[in-house]
Amino acid sequence: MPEDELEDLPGVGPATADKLVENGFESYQSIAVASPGEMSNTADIGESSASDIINAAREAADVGGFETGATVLERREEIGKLSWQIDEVDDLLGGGIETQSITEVYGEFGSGKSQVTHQMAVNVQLSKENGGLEGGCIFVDTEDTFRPERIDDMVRGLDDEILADEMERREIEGTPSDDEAMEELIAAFLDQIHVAKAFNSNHQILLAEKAKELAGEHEESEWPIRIVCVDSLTAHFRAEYVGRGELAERQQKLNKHLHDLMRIGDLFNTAILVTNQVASNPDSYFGDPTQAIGGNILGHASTFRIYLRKSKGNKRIVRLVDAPNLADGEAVMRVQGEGLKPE
Ligand SMILES: Nc1ncnc2c1ncn2[C@@H]1O[C@H](COP(=O)(O)OP(=O)(O)OP(=O)(O)O)[C@@H](O)[C@H]1O
Repeated sequence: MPEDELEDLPGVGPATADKLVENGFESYQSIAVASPGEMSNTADIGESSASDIINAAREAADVGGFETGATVLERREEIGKLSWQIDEVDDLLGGGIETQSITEVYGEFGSGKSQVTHQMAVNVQLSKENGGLEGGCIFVDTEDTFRPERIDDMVRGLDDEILADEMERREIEGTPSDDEAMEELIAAFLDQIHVAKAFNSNHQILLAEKAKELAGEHEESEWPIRIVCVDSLTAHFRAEYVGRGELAERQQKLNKHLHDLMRIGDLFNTAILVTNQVASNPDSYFGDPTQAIGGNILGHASTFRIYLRKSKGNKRIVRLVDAPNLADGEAVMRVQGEGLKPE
């Protein structure tokens, strides 16, 4: 029981241990990386007690230490790249969406952010030879945007060769032109997408913790979780914390949530894909209408930032913004009935 372990920390009795666990501080590691202000606010513990608890956890957990370049390299060698199945976009991203990273897709309404998350829930399942990661998807749906019908469309929209490969891998008898075999294949794809609706921001934070458990349970299975999509990352936070005075609290919660997501990425070699709106009202204090909501914290946490912009008809401009080791640039794709396609 995590509560019992936490009680070994000086100054932590049963009641405090309960408060810590309830608020997501379940291990020495999660406490060690918290700030006193964050812990004090979220777990209702005095700031100086929080500071003592954090220091004790840091000693006990031996975190904040250094690791050798070789260890970092070893972990980085495991990084997988998830193809969009669009060469121009893959080239822009240096191969695709990376595991062990947060990728943020932002843009105005209708720019195709949800379409990207659906497409990746399909693509992640493909074989590595076909640009996938041979894994499943956790989909945290905050705006009721998940549509199994779109998954159906997108599976049908895959190349025939890929469909034939997938049928073979999943031991489905038949060919892509065979209706029954296609139905079976689509059901198999849907089976590897684990969807949960988040009703508010606290629920969303809780679901990220559940996602970690689920990813742990699947780690050694035939279908490990290779992507966690959060669509939308910011909508609930934006709706619930409206005043300027609440901005700091909102950022703190969002920060914790992003840390939880990043942790899943690191622990299970999973890609984290989050969507974010741009401010639609230039008068609002959210500022520049082409800036993503969430401010600096999100800007720093997401290692890849992609700005989606509507162009003519179903054309969309995919812009890479501030990526480490990659040149900023743009690619073009189309959002079609069968999914995301090259221009
Ligand atoms: N079945 C479909 N066939 C063709 N195009 C579709 C289909 N479904 C969605 N689209 C396209 O996707 C667009 C909506 O994209 P999406 O819902 O991903 O936007 P979003 O960026 O998530 O928007 P919001 O911020 O409002 O959630 C539509 O405008 C349409 O162009």
